[in-house]
Amino acid sequence: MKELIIATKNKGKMKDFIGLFEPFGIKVYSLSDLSEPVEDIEETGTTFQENAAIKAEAVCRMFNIPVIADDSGIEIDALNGAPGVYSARYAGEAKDDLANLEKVLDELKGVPEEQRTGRFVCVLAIAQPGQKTIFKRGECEGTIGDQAIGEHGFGYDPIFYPAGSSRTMAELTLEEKNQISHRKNALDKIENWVKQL
Ligand SMILES: O=P(O)(O)OP(=O)(O)OP(=O)(O)OC[C@H]1O[C@@H](n2cnc3c(O)ncnc32)[C@H](O)[C@@H]1O
Ligand SMILES: [Mg+2]
Repeated sequence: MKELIIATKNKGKMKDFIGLFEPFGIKVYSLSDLSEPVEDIEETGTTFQENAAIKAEAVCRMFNIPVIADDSGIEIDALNGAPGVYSARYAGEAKDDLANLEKVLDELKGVPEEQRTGRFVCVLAIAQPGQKTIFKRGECEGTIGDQAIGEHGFGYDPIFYPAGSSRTMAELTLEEKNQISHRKNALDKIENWVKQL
C-alpha cells in the first residue's frame, strides 16, 4: 500500500485525512505515528500558507520524502476574520478546542443570525525534496450557531453550520463532513498529484 506522511499532530485532522485518502489506497501517517518522535514545529507565520510551508518543509527535510501539511482555521466575519490563523490557540497556548469555541460564542453574543457568517479554510502544502512547495486552498462557507451541538469532528465543528445544512459539522458523520469540508475542497485540487504517488 502507498504511504504518505502528513505533518500534523492533530488527531481530528488525521481522522479526516485517513477517510479522505482511503479511496486513493493511501495509508497516511501523522507525526505522532512515527517511530522517531518529531518535536513540535513552531508556527511563526502570519498566514495559513506560511504555516503550512513551515510544517511541510521542516518534515520533508527530516525524512527526505514528499510531505503534506495542513494549516487551517475558521474565519468569522463579525470578528474581522478572527480566529483565523490563530484558531488552534484562540483561548490560549493549551490548544483547548472547547475553550476556543466558547470564546467565539462569547464574542458573538448578541450578534444576529444573518451576521454570523464565516468559513473554514484549509491550505495544504506539498513539500518535495529539491522542488518548490505547492499550495492549494479549500474553503467551506457557513454560519456560526449560538451553542455547541454534536459529538463528531473536532475544533469548531460543534458551532459551525455548513451553508444549507440544518446540522452542525459535528452532527455530520465523518463521511458527510469529508464530502463538503475545506480539507476535502483543498485535497480535490491536488488530486492529480495524489494519484501519481
Ligand atoms: O499544526 P497541526 O499539528 O496540524 O495541528 P493544529 O491543531 O495546531 O492545526 P493548525 O495549526 O492548522 O490549527 C487548526 C485549528 O483550526 C481549527 N480547525 C481546522 N480545521 C477544522 C475542522 O475541520 N473542524 C473544526 N475546526 C477546525 C481547529 O481549532 C484547529 O486546531
Ligand atoms: Mg498548529
